[in-house]
Amino acid sequence: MAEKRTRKGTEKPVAKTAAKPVVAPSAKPKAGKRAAKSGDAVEIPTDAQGKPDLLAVRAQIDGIDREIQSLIAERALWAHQVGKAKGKLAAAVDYYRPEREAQVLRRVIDRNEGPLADEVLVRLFREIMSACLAQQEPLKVGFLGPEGTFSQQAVYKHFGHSAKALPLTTVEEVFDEVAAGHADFGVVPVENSGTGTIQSTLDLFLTSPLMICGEIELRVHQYLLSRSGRIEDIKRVYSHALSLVQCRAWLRENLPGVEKHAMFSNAEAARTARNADDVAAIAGENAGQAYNLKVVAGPIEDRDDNTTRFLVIGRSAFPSSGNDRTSLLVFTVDQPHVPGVLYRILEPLARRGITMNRIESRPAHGKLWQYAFFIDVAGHADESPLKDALAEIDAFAGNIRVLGSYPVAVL
Ligand SMILES: O=C(O)C(=O)C[C@]1(C(=O)O)C=C[C@@H](O)C=C1
Repeated sequence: MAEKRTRKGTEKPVAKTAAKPVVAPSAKPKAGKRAAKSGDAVEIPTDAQGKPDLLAVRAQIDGIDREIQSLIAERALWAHQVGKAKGKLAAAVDYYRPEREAQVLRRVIDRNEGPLADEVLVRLFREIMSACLAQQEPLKVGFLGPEGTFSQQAVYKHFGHSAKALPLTTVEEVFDEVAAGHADFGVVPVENSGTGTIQSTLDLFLTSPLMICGEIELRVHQYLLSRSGRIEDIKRVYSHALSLVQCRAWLRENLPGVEKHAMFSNAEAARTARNADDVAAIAGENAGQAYNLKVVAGPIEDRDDNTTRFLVIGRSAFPSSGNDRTSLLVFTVDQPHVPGVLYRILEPLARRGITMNRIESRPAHGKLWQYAFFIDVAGHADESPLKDALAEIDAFAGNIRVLGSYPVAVL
Protein backbone atom coordinates (compact mmCIF):
# COMPACT_ATOMS: atom_id res chain seq x y z
CA MET A 1 0.00 0.00 0.00
CA ALA A 2 2.59 2.52 -1.06
CA GLU A 3 0.72 4.73 -3.49
CA LYS A 4 1.63 8.34 -3.51
CA ARG A 5 -1.01 10.68 -2.18
CA THR A 6 -1.37 14.30 -3.14
CA ARG A 7 -4.11 16.86 -2.68
CA LYS A 8 -4.85 17.20 -6.37
CA GLY A 9 -7.08 14.51 -7.82
CA THR A 10 -5.05 13.91 -10.99
CA GLU A 11 -2.27 11.62 -9.81
CA LYS A 12 -2.01 7.85 -9.47
CA PRO A 13 -5.10 6.04 -8.17
CA VAL A 14 -5.00 5.16 -4.49
CA ALA A 15 -5.73 1.83 -2.92
CA LYS A 16 -9.34 0.83 -2.24
CA THR A 17 -10.29 0.14 1.38
CA ALA A 18 -9.83 -3.58 1.78
CA ALA A 19 -12.86 -5.28 3.35
CA LYS A 20 -10.65 -7.97 4.89
CA PRO A 21 -7.08 -6.76 4.85
CA VAL A 22 -4.56 -9.56 4.82
CA VAL A 23 -1.59 -7.78 3.23
CA ALA A 24 0.89 -6.15 5.56
CA PRO A 25 1.85 -2.55 4.78
CA SER A 26 5.02 -2.83 2.71
CA ALA A 27 6.68 0.15 4.35
CA LYS A 28 6.14 2.79 6.96
CA PRO A 29 3.12 5.00 6.22
CA LYS A 30 4.17 7.48 3.55
CA ALA A 31 4.53 11.10 4.46
CA GLY A 32 2.65 12.33 1.39
CA LYS A 33 1.78 15.94 0.67
CA ARG A 34 -0.59 16.79 3.51
CA ALA A 35 -3.80 18.77 3.42
CA ALA A 36 -3.47 22.38 4.52
CA LYS A 37 -3.78 22.88 8.28
CA SER A 38 -5.90 25.70 9.60
CA GLY A 39 -3.69 28.77 9.66
CA ASP A 40 -1.87 27.78 6.44
CA ALA A 41 -2.45 30.21 3.57
CA VAL A 42 -4.63 28.44 0.99
CA GLU A 43 -5.31 29.89 -2.41
CA ILE A 44 -9.07 29.67 -3.01
CA PRO A 45 -10.05 29.48 -6.69
CA THR A 46 -12.68 32.13 -7.49
CA ASP A 47 -15.18 32.66 -10.30
CA ALA A 48 -15.76 35.83 -12.34
CA GLN A 49 -17.75 37.44 -9.46
CA GLY A 50 -14.97 36.73 -6.97
CA LYS A 51 -16.94 33.93 -5.20
CA PRO A 52 -15.25 30.57 -4.52
CA ASP A 53 -15.48 28.52 -7.72
CA LEU A 54 -17.79 25.62 -6.85
CA LEU A 55 -16.35 23.03 -9.21
CA ALA A 56 -12.75 23.90 -8.37
CA VAL A 57 -13.47 23.80 -4.62
CA ARG A 58 -15.23 20.42 -4.99
CA ALA A 59 -12.22 19.11 -6.92
CA GLN A 60 -10.10 20.05 -3.88
CA ILE A 61 -12.51 18.19 -1.58
CA ASP A 62 -12.43 15.14 -3.88
CA GLY A 63 -8.64 15.09 -3.67
CA ILE A 64 -8.69 15.37 0.12
CA ASP A 65 -11.36 12.63 0.37
CA ARG A 66 -9.13 10.31 -1.65
CA GLU A 67 -6.26 11.09 0.67
CA ILE A 68 -8.37 10.53 3.82
CA GLN A 69 -9.73 7.25 2.47
CA SER A 70 -6.29 6.00 1.58
CA LEU A 71 -5.00 6.93 5.05
CA ILE A 72 -7.93 5.22 6.78
CA ALA A 73 -7.25 2.05 4.76
CA GLU A 74 -3.58 2.28 5.66
CA ARG A 75 -4.44 2.81 9.34
CA ALA A 76 -6.70 -0.25 9.25
CA LEU A 77 -3.78 -2.30 7.92
CA TRP A 78 -1.54 -1.10 10.73
CA ALA A 79 -4.25 -1.82 13.30
CA HIS A 80 -4.47 -5.32 11.84
CA GLN A 81 -0.72 -5.63 12.40
CA VAL A 82 -1.22 -4.54 16.01
CA GLY A 83 -3.74 -7.37 16.30
CA LYS A 84 -1.13 -9.80 15.01
CA ALA A 85 1.49 -8.36 17.38
CA LYS A 86 -0.81 -9.23 20.27
CA GLY A 87 -0.68 -12.84 19.12
CA LYS A 88 -3.46 -15.37 18.82
CA LEU A 89 -6.00 -14.25 21.37
CA ALA A 90 -9.19 -15.99 22.31
CA ALA A 91 -11.77 -13.35 21.35
CA ALA A 92 -12.41 -9.80 20.13
CA VAL A 93 -12.54 -8.58 23.71
CA ASP A 94 -8.87 -9.50 24.16
CA TYR A 95 -7.81 -7.07 21.40
CA TYR A 96 -9.64 -4.12 22.95
CA ARG A 97 -7.39 -1.57 24.71
CA PRO A 98 -9.37 1.24 26.38
CA GLU A 99 -6.23 2.90 27.74
CA ARG A 100 -4.72 3.15 24.25
CA GLU A 101 -7.99 4.48 22.78
CA ALA A 102 -8.10 7.20 25.47
CA GLN A 103 -4.49 8.18 24.66
CA VAL A 104 -5.26 8.38 20.92
CA LEU A 105 -8.30 10.59 21.59
CA ARG A 106 -6.44 12.90 23.97
CA ARG A 107 -3.83 13.43 21.26
CA VAL A 108 -6.60 14.24 18.77
CA ILE A 109 -7.79 16.98 21.16
CA ASP A 110 -4.26 18.27 21.75
CA ARG A 111 -3.65 18.56 18.00
CA ASN A 112 -6.99 20.17 17.21
CA GLU A 113 -6.64 23.71 15.86
CA GLY A 114 -10.21 23.90 14.53
CA PRO A 115 -12.42 24.61 12.73
CA LEU A 116 -14.17 21.43 13.92
CA ALA A 117 -14.94 21.09 17.65
CA ASP A 118 -13.07 18.56 19.82
CA GLU A 119 -16.31 16.56 20.26
CA VAL A 120 -16.69 16.17 16.50
CA LEU A 121 -13.12 15.00 15.94
CA VAL A 122 -13.25 12.63 18.90
CA ARG A 123 -16.45 11.12 17.51
CA LEU A 124 -14.84 10.55 14.10
CA PHE A 125 -11.70 8.99 15.55
CA ARG A 126 -13.72 6.72 17.83
CA GLU A 127 -15.55 5.43 14.77
CA ILE A 128 -12.26 4.81 12.99
CA MET A 129 -10.88 2.85 15.95
CA SER A 130 -14.16 0.98 16.30
CA ALA A 131 -13.96 -0.10 12.64
CA CYS A 132 -10.27 -1.01 12.98
CA LEU A 133 -11.00 -3.20 16.02
CA ALA A 134 -14.00 -4.84 14.35
CA GLN A 135 -11.62 -6.24 11.72
CA GLN A 136 -10.91 -8.97 14.29
CA GLU A 137 -14.55 -9.32 15.38
CA PRO A 138 -17.05 -6.68 16.63
CA LEU A 139 -17.30 -6.22 20.40
CA LYS A 140 -20.62 -7.25 21.92
CA VAL A 141 -21.86 -4.66 24.42
CA GLY A 142 -24.96 -5.17 26.61
CA PHE A 143 -27.18 -2.21 27.57
CA LEU A 144 -30.57 -1.47 29.12
CA GLY A 145 -32.91 -1.73 26.13
CA PRO A 146 -34.97 -1.75 24.15
CA GLU A 147 -33.72 0.08 21.06
CA GLY A 148 -33.54 3.86 21.59
CA THR A 149 -32.41 4.24 25.23
CA PHE A 150 -29.78 6.71 26.39
CA SER A 151 -27.74 3.66 27.42
CA GLN A 152 -27.64 2.62 23.77
CA GLN A 153 -26.44 6.13 22.82
CA ALA A 154 -23.72 5.76 25.46
CA VAL A 155 -22.65 2.40 23.96
CA TYR A 156 -22.20 3.93 20.51
CA LYS A 157 -20.56 7.07 21.90
CA HIS A 158 -17.89 5.00 23.62
CA PHE A 159 -17.46 1.93 21.41
CA GLY A 160 -18.46 3.39 17.99
CA HIS A 161 -21.04 1.97 15.61
CA SER A 162 -18.95 -1.08 14.62
CA ALA A 163 -19.71 -2.56 18.06
CA LYS A 164 -22.73 -4.83 18.37
CA ALA A 165 -25.11 -3.33 20.95
CA LEU A 166 -27.20 -6.00 22.73
CA PRO A 167 -30.49 -4.72 24.22
CA LEU A 168 -31.30 -6.31 27.60
CA THR A 169 -34.30 -5.92 29.89
CA THR A 170 -32.73 -4.73 33.15
CA VAL A 171 -29.42 -3.39 34.45
CA GLU A 172 -29.11 -6.60 36.47
CA GLU A 173 -29.36 -8.59 33.26
CA VAL A 174 -26.54 -6.48 31.79
CA PHE A 175 -24.34 -7.56 34.73
CA ASP A 176 -25.41 -11.21 34.31
CA GLU A 177 -24.78 -11.36 30.56
CA VAL A 178 -21.29 -9.86 30.93
CA ALA A 179 -20.47 -12.22 33.83
CA ALA A 180 -21.66 -15.19 31.76
CA GLY A 181 -19.46 -14.11 28.82
CA HIS A 182 -22.44 -13.61 26.45
CA ALA A 183 -21.49 -9.91 26.21
CA ASP A 184 -17.89 -8.62 26.18
CA PHE A 185 -18.81 -5.46 28.08
CA GLY A 186 -21.87 -3.80 29.55
CA VAL A 187 -22.82 -0.12 29.82
CA VAL A 188 -24.84 0.85 32.92
CA PRO A 189 -26.03 4.26 34.18
CA VAL A 190 -24.54 5.21 37.55
CA GLU A 191 -25.30 8.88 38.21
CA ASN A 192 -27.04 11.92 36.82
CA SER A 193 -25.80 15.48 37.28
CA GLY A 194 -29.15 16.59 38.68
CA THR A 195 -30.76 13.56 40.33
CA GLY A 196 -27.57 12.00 41.76
CA THR A 197 -26.43 8.40 42.18
CA ILE A 198 -28.41 5.50 40.75
CA GLN A 199 -28.15 3.38 43.84
CA SER A 200 -29.67 0.26 42.32
CA THR A 201 -26.71 0.13 39.90
CA LEU A 202 -24.11 0.68 42.65
CA ASP A 203 -25.64 -2.07 44.78
CA LEU A 204 -25.05 -4.64 42.02
CA PHE A 205 -21.30 -4.21 42.58
CA LEU A 206 -21.71 -5.45 46.17
CA THR A 207 -22.19 -8.99 44.93
CA SER A 208 -20.82 -8.95 41.37
CA PRO A 209 -17.23 -9.98 40.51
CA LEU A 210 -17.21 -7.64 37.46
CA MET A 211 -14.72 -4.80 37.03
CA ILE A 212 -15.22 -1.19 35.92
CA CYS A 213 -13.27 -0.61 32.68
CA GLY A 214 -14.47 2.82 31.62
CA GLU A 215 -16.81 5.74 32.13
CA ILE A 216 -18.96 7.63 29.64
CA GLU A 217 -20.57 11.04 30.06
CA LEU A 218 -23.65 11.70 27.94
CA ARG A 219 -25.60 14.96 27.65
CA VAL A 220 -29.21 13.90 28.02
CA HIS A 221 -32.00 15.75 26.20
CA GLN A 222 -35.52 14.64 27.04
CA TYR A 223 -38.47 14.95 24.63
CA LEU A 224 -42.21 14.56 25.09
CA LEU A 225 -43.23 12.12 22.35
CA SER A 226 -46.61 10.84 21.22
CA ARG A 227 -48.38 9.19 18.30
CA SER A 228 -50.53 12.21 17.42
CA GLY A 229 -48.04 14.90 18.43
CA ARG A 230 -50.89 16.92 20.07
CA ILE A 231 -50.42 17.97 23.68
CA GLU A 232 -54.21 18.24 24.22
CA ASP A 233 -54.63 14.45 23.61
CA ILE A 234 -52.30 13.46 26.47
CA LYS A 235 -53.84 11.89 29.59
CA ARG A 236 -50.87 9.78 30.78
CA VAL A 237 -47.09 10.20 30.59
CA TYR A 238 -44.78 7.15 30.70
CA SER A 239 -41.04 7.19 31.26
CA HIS A 240 -38.20 5.86 33.41
CA ALA A 241 -38.59 7.16 36.97
CA LEU A 242 -35.37 9.20 36.67
CA SER A 243 -36.46 10.83 33.42
CA LEU A 244 -39.74 11.86 35.10
CA VAL A 245 -37.71 13.46 37.89
CA GLN A 246 -35.44 15.25 35.39
CA CYS A 247 -38.53 16.89 33.83
CA ARG A 248 -40.53 17.47 37.03
CA ALA A 249 -40.80 21.27 36.80
CA TRP A 250 -41.70 21.16 33.11
CA LEU A 251 -44.43 18.56 33.73
CA ARG A 252 -45.83 20.54 36.65
CA GLU A 253 -46.10 23.64 34.51
CA ASN A 254 -47.26 22.14 31.22
CA LEU A 255 -49.17 18.94 32.08
CA PRO A 256 -50.34 19.52 35.66
CA GLY A 257 -53.26 17.07 35.95
CA VAL A 258 -51.77 14.26 33.88
CA GLU A 259 -50.97 10.80 35.36
CA LYS A 260 -47.29 9.80 35.41
CA HIS A 261 -46.16 6.16 35.17
CA ALA A 262 -42.63 4.85 35.73
CA MET A 263 -41.37 2.15 33.32
CA PHE A 264 -38.20 0.01 33.14
CA SER A 265 -36.69 2.35 30.54
CA ASN A 266 -37.75 5.42 28.57
CA ALA A 267 -37.48 3.54 25.26
CA GLU A 268 -39.91 0.98 26.72
CA ALA A 269 -42.23 3.94 27.46
CA ALA A 270 -41.86 5.15 23.85
CA ARG A 271 -42.66 1.66 22.58
CA THR A 272 -45.83 1.69 24.68
CA ALA A 273 -46.85 5.20 23.58
CA ARG A 274 -47.09 4.16 19.93
CA ASN A 275 -50.26 2.17 20.76
CA ALA A 276 -52.53 5.05 21.88
CA ASP A 277 -53.04 8.77 21.24
CA ASP A 278 -53.66 9.66 24.90
CA VAL A 279 -50.29 8.28 26.10
CA ALA A 280 -47.05 10.22 25.76
CA ALA A 281 -43.51 9.13 26.57
CA ILE A 282 -40.55 11.10 27.83
CA ALA A 283 -37.47 9.77 26.07
CA GLY A 284 -34.62 10.69 23.77
CA GLU A 285 -35.16 11.72 20.14
CA ASN A 286 -33.71 8.36 19.07
CA ALA A 287 -36.56 6.54 20.79
CA GLY A 288 -39.04 8.78 18.96
CA GLN A 289 -37.49 7.77 15.65
CA ALA A 290 -37.30 4.08 16.62
CA TYR A 291 -41.04 3.94 17.48
CA ASN A 292 -42.35 6.43 14.97
CA LEU A 293 -43.53 9.06 17.46
CA LYS A 294 -43.91 12.79 16.94
CA VAL A 295 -42.14 15.35 19.11
CA VAL A 296 -44.76 17.20 21.21
CA ALA A 297 -42.15 19.30 23.02
CA GLY A 298 -38.47 19.30 23.78
CA PRO A 299 -35.89 19.41 25.08
CA ILE A 300 -37.88 19.49 28.35
CA GLU A 301 -35.27 18.58 31.01
CA ASP A 302 -35.30 21.08 33.89
CA ARG A 303 -31.52 21.57 34.01
CA ASP A 304 -29.69 22.58 30.89
CA ASP A 305 -26.52 20.72 31.96
CA ASN A 306 -28.43 17.42 32.35
CA THR A 307 -25.70 14.75 32.00
CA THR A 308 -25.68 11.06 32.86
CA ARG A 309 -22.53 9.16 33.72
CA PHE A 310 -22.36 5.51 32.65
CA LEU A 311 -19.87 2.83 33.66
CA VAL A 312 -18.39 0.24 31.32
CA ILE A 313 -18.31 -3.14 33.08
CA GLY A 314 -16.17 -6.07 32.01
CA ARG A 315 -14.33 -9.12 33.25
CA SER A 316 -10.75 -7.82 33.36
CA ALA A 317 -8.54 -4.95 34.50
CA PHE A 318 -6.58 -2.69 32.14
CA PRO A 319 -3.29 -0.76 32.49
CA SER A 320 -2.91 2.96 33.09
CA SER A 321 -3.81 5.48 30.35
CA GLY A 322 -1.98 8.31 32.14
CA ASN A 323 -5.19 10.04 33.30
CA ASP A 324 -7.30 7.55 35.21
CA ARG A 325 -9.86 7.20 37.92
CA THR A 326 -10.20 4.31 40.37
CA SER A 327 -13.41 3.09 41.99
CA LEU A 328 -13.03 1.40 45.37
CA LEU A 329 -15.44 -0.57 47.49
CA VAL A 330 -14.55 -0.58 51.18
CA PHE A 331 -16.43 -2.72 53.68
CA THR A 332 -16.01 -1.61 57.26
CA VAL A 333 -18.10 -4.46 58.63
CA ASP A 334 -15.21 -6.02 60.54
CA GLN A 335 -14.55 -2.94 62.63
CA PRO A 336 -17.75 -0.85 62.60
CA HIS A 337 -17.20 0.41 66.11
CA VAL A 338 -13.58 1.56 65.75
CA PRO A 339 -13.66 5.37 66.19
CA GLY A 340 -12.81 7.33 63.06
CA VAL A 341 -12.94 4.33 60.74
CA LEU A 342 -13.84 6.43 57.71
CA TYR A 343 -11.16 8.98 58.61
CA ARG A 344 -8.56 6.19 58.75
CA ILE A 345 -9.58 5.05 55.29
CA LEU A 346 -9.46 8.52 53.76
CA GLU A 347 -6.39 9.90 55.57
CA PRO A 348 -3.78 7.90 53.57
CA LEU A 349 -5.35 9.29 50.39
CA ALA A 350 -5.42 12.89 51.62
CA ARG A 351 -1.84 12.69 52.96
CA ARG A 352 -0.63 11.76 49.48
CA GLY A 353 -2.64 14.53 47.80
CA ILE A 354 -4.96 12.06 46.03
CA THR A 355 -8.21 13.72 44.92
CA MET A 356 -11.42 12.01 45.98
CA ASN A 357 -14.26 12.64 43.52
CA ARG A 358 -17.09 10.84 45.21
CA ILE A 359 -18.07 8.85 48.27
CA GLU A 360 -21.33 6.97 48.79
CA SER A 361 -22.29 4.78 51.66
CA ARG A 362 -24.68 1.89 51.10
CA PRO A 363 -26.01 -0.76 53.47
CA ALA A 364 -23.66 -3.77 53.30
CA HIS A 365 -25.73 -6.73 52.21
CA GLY A 366 -26.32 -9.31 54.91
CA LYS A 367 -25.08 -7.24 57.90
CA LEU A 368 -27.66 -5.12 59.69
CA TRP A 369 -26.65 -1.45 60.16
CA GLN A 370 -23.25 -1.96 58.63
CA TYR A 371 -22.08 -0.14 55.54
CA ALA A 372 -20.03 -0.33 52.39
CA PHE A 373 -18.36 2.79 50.98
CA PHE A 374 -18.04 3.40 47.26
CA ILE A 375 -15.12 5.80 46.79
CA ASP A 376 -13.85 7.28 43.50
CA VAL A 377 -10.31 8.64 43.52
CA ALA A 378 -7.88 10.04 40.95
CA GLY A 379 -5.13 7.75 39.66
CA HIS A 380 -4.52 4.10 38.75
CA ALA A 381 -4.38 1.37 41.38
CA ASP A 382 -1.13 -0.06 39.96
CA GLU A 383 0.72 3.26 40.17
CA SER A 384 2.04 5.36 43.02
CA PRO A 385 0.85 7.28 44.92
CA LEU A 386 -2.53 5.46 44.84
CA LYS A 387 -0.88 2.03 45.00
CA ASP A 388 0.88 2.93 48.30
CA ALA A 389 -2.25 4.48 49.77
CA LEU A 390 -4.24 1.34 48.97
CA ALA A 391 -1.65 -0.88 50.63
CA GLU A 392 -1.89 1.24 53.77
CA ILE A 393 -5.71 1.24 53.80
CA ASP A 394 -5.75 -2.50 53.15
CA ALA A 395 -3.53 -3.14 56.16
CA PHE A 396 -6.07 -1.34 58.33
CA ALA A 397 -9.45 -2.07 56.74
CA GLY A 398 -8.55 -5.47 55.30
CA ASN A 399 -11.66 -5.47 53.19
CA ILE A 400 -11.08 -3.18 50.26
CA ARG A 401 -11.85 -4.08 46.67
CA VAL A 402 -10.59 -2.21 43.62
CA LEU A 403 -13.64 -2.19 41.36
CA GLY A 404 -11.50 -0.89 38.55
CA SER A 405 -9.05 1.74 37.30
CA TYR A 406 -10.14 3.27 34.01
CA PRO A 407 -9.47 6.29 31.76
CA VAL A 408 -11.24 9.50 32.77
CA ALA A 409 -13.99 10.07 30.17
CA VAL A 410 -12.64 11.74 27.04
CA LEU A 411 -15.51 14.11 26.15
O1 LIG B 1 -3.27 -0.12 19.62
C1 LIG B 1 -3.93 -1.15 19.73
O2 LIG B 1 -3.75 -1.95 20.67
C2 LIG B 1 -4.96 -1.49 18.71
O3 LIG B 1 -5.55 -2.57 18.75
C3 LIG B 1 -5.33 -0.48 17.69
C4 LIG B 1 -6.55 0.33 18.09
C5 LIG B 1 -6.65 1.54 17.11
O4 LIG B 1 -7.37 1.44 16.14
O5 LIG B 1 -5.94 2.53 17.35
C6 LIG B 1 -7.77 -0.51 17.96
C7 LIG B 1 -8.37 -1.07 19.04
C8 LIG B 1 -7.88 -0.93 20.41
O6 LIG B 1 -8.94 -0.89 21.32
C9 LIG B 1 -6.98 0.22 20.55
C10 LIG B 1 -6.41 0.82 19.47
